[in-house]
Amino acid sequence: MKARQASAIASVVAWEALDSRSRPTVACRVQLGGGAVGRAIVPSGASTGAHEAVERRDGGERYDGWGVRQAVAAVTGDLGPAVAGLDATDRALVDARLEEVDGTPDLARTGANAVLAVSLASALAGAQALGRPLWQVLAASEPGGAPSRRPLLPMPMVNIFSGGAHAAGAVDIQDVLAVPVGADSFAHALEIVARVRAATAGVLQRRGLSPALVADEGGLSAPMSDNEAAVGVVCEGIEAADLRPGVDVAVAVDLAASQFGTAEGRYHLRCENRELDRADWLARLAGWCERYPIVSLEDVLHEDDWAGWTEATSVLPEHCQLLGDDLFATHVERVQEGISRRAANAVLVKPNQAGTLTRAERVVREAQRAGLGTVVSARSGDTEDTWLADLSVGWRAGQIKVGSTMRSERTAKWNRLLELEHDLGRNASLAGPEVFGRSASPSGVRT
Ligand SMILES: C=C(OP(=O)(O)O)C(=O)O
Ligand SMILES: [Mg+2]
Repeated sequence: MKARQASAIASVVAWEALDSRSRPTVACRVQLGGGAVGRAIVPSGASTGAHEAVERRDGGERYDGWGVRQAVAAVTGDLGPAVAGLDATDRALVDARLEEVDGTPDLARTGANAVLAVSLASALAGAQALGRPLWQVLAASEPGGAPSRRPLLPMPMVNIFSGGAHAAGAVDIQDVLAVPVGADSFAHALEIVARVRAATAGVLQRRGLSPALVADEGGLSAPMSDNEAAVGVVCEGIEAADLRPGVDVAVAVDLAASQFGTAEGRYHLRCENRELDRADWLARLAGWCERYPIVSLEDVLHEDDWAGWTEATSVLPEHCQLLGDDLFATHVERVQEGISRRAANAVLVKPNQAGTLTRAERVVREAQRAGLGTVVSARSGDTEDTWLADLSVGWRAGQIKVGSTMRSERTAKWNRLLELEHDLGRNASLAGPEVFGRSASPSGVRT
């Protein structure tokens, strides 16, 4: 009885904070009867999928925080009082109550940003009450009682060059990322990508493309008239850093194709002044997979082109992970639909697309049960919070995508993973290239 009181939610407070684009977002602090405290600040995307839970915001255009103020008021007036007295160590209970109070499937009434703030802050407070880090609490509830398994540190995907909604449309595709598949530790993985970043900046400079433009997630950027050139420049950067493409470092690309494509299969490439149909677009991506050491392609097609995604999964090479972000929107029913249609073979997991930790965890479990890869991801407007790193380890996601190694809201997560690697020592291992699923060895590899 005493323990229950110690972990009961005693107070919930919320306020407006800034995200990394200096736009307002929701911050929340939950305090428990025994004094434990959890605090979370919610991130926000720019290339937002149509099927995400609905955040209450100003559409990204205004900075005055009006919409966020309403989300904050929803925490203070509705959600906080509703969870008061609940046991914060029971995540499912707290999250079910939050969903019930909101009352809409996409959390539009109170706002998914309001709901997630309370969900996360409660979970963090609950973990503190148990005297354990969040990752350990999450791992302990893995199905099959897996906590005796060695913790798995995720393979990072790190933004090197950006375009699309993250970089004022410098190219149409959104992000080209380095994946340090040859790393033997998490620290080594970050060292490798930091070298690639520096060398790629040098490549751009030598081409007279001084990378003055820094993208939302800290990637390099420069206007180009050819999308493939963005992939090529990162691969040159890998070689210029004296690393072996495909052996030390592979490449991932987030096409974010909903931003320039249609559900009917037309892809308008603004920087090339060209429009391709779906077949030509997929043929082009297949060519990239032959020429470059690509291990993962994200959002290759429009989010509502299910038939196209099934086709893409059969025509793009076996060794390449096909990752759904806007396609799945961290929604369990969309993941189930993808599984039944054989559309994509990996799921990007963004907690704010789901709205509660429990919903996001359900997506991870569903994907893992079906043998799909899972990539835990930050948003382009993120915060200094580090809970995402704990989610990646606690859920054994195997992969994480946080942005670059160059901005503090990003390094906060990398540094948390370095801390976990330090603390866990030999008890943890780094996920290897097998996390990309179908076959670990890409084409375009120089050994
Ligand atoms: C992180 C991403 O961007 P955003 O947060 O802008 O959706 C992404 O598309 O994977
Ligand atoms: Mg994406």
